Amino acid sequence: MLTVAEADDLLASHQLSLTTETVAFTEAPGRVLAETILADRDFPPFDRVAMDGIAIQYDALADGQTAFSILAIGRAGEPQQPLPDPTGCMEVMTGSVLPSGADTVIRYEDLSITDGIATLTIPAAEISRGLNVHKQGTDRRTFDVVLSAGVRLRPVDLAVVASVGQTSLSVRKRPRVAVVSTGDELVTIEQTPLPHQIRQSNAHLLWAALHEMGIDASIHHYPDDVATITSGLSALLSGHDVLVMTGGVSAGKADYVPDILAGLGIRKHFHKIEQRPGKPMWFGTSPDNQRVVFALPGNPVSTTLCFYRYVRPYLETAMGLPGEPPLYVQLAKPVTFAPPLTYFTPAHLTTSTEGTLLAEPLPGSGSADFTNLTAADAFLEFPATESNFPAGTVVQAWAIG
Ligand SMILES: Nc1nc2c(c(=O)[nH]1)N[C@H]1C(S)=C(S)[C@@H](COP(=O)(O)OP(=O)(O)OC[C@H]3O[C@@H](n4cnc5c(N)ncnc54)[C@H](O)[C@@H]3O)O[C@H]1N2
Ligand code: MOO
Repeated sequence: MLTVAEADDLLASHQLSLTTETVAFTEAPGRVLAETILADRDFPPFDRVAMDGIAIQYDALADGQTAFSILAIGRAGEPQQPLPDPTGCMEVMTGSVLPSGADTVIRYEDLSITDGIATLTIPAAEISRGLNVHKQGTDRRTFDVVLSAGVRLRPVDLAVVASVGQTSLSVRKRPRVAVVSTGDELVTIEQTPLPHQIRQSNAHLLWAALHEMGIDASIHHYPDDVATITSGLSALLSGHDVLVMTGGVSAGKADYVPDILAGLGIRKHFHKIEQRPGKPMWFGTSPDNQRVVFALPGNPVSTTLCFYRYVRPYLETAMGLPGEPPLYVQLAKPVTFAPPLTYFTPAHLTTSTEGTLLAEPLPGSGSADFTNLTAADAFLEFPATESNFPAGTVVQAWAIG
């Protein structure tokens, strides 16, 4: 058995690396950017009027002038015009190009306009040169970086990409993932289970969690039959980068998964971690690391913990993301856990009025009973080195969902 830290190290040293592909802008939301996006022009691209009002030459105001003849109008979308006379003004609209010869904009609210003359209604001292003008290039200069590789493209990022005119983008490929469950006791959601059967739930948890990451996984289920599982996995391994399996990895008579994977050439990097829940977790790869298999313990809480603690961070790294760091939270109640294992417990998180994240560990009756997880926001991680964690102790938490 290995420690949680050793499991993390083995996962990091067998990382799947995904290549890139080019997608149309409309396909880019949620994808991970694989290129650097540069400004194709200055931002703003011209001295831009920031308020509706009049554009003047500040020197005229400095010389004591407070009334200006309106000589023309400049609207957004029109080419730049010259200020016809440095002692006059032009009405200008937000987003228009500042007229050449003008350098300052006075808002309509600070003026009265009668018979084509705009007169200042506030003290001239409140107007400074350059007021209400966004100078060209103050946001970004041409060729400045506007977005770096490695971000998951959010709407705000795509707005920036659109503004530099990029219609297609280089993004990381998403892993092709298959979710695989095994077990004779499992029936589908639609079926009515017999007394000795239960409905499939882990595969749906895994599928939905992958879906939230932008990964479209397929779902497969096999009964506890070596030949069926072997041929099923063999076919899946040829068309997928990652298999996320659940069930069949502990010591039972029908726990065939580790041996079958070994027979299919998947090299085991670990089986069993000193943790509760999730102890029997198995991880292996093909010799060239191009195929990765996670076999998670079947108890639903164990599958959930192992996915969010190990599989999600692994896949985020594979997709070029920095990986969600764990949260640091303060215990609202004491927790005691005696065996020398890393202990994970589901918790509800709230924020205190001081801005601290507080964790309320949730009651549960072990790794098989998972309905309480609907109240959980995270799993708390308690290191194996301690047994008593008083209220107020700061621990790491792994968000779920
Ligand atoms: N002698 C030992 N027995 C067990 C050990 C051990 O070390 N020695 N480990 C225990 C631990 S810890 C866990 S966790 C479980 C994990 O067992 P498996 O991964 O082999 O999972 P199964 O036996 O197939 O199932 C366990 C449990 O979970 C239910 N299950 C499985 N798949 C699903 C699914 N897709 N949806 C919903 N529920 C599922 C299954 O019906 C069982 O109740 O082993 C302990 N035993
Ligand atoms: O993974 Mo097991 O939960 O420790 O029952």
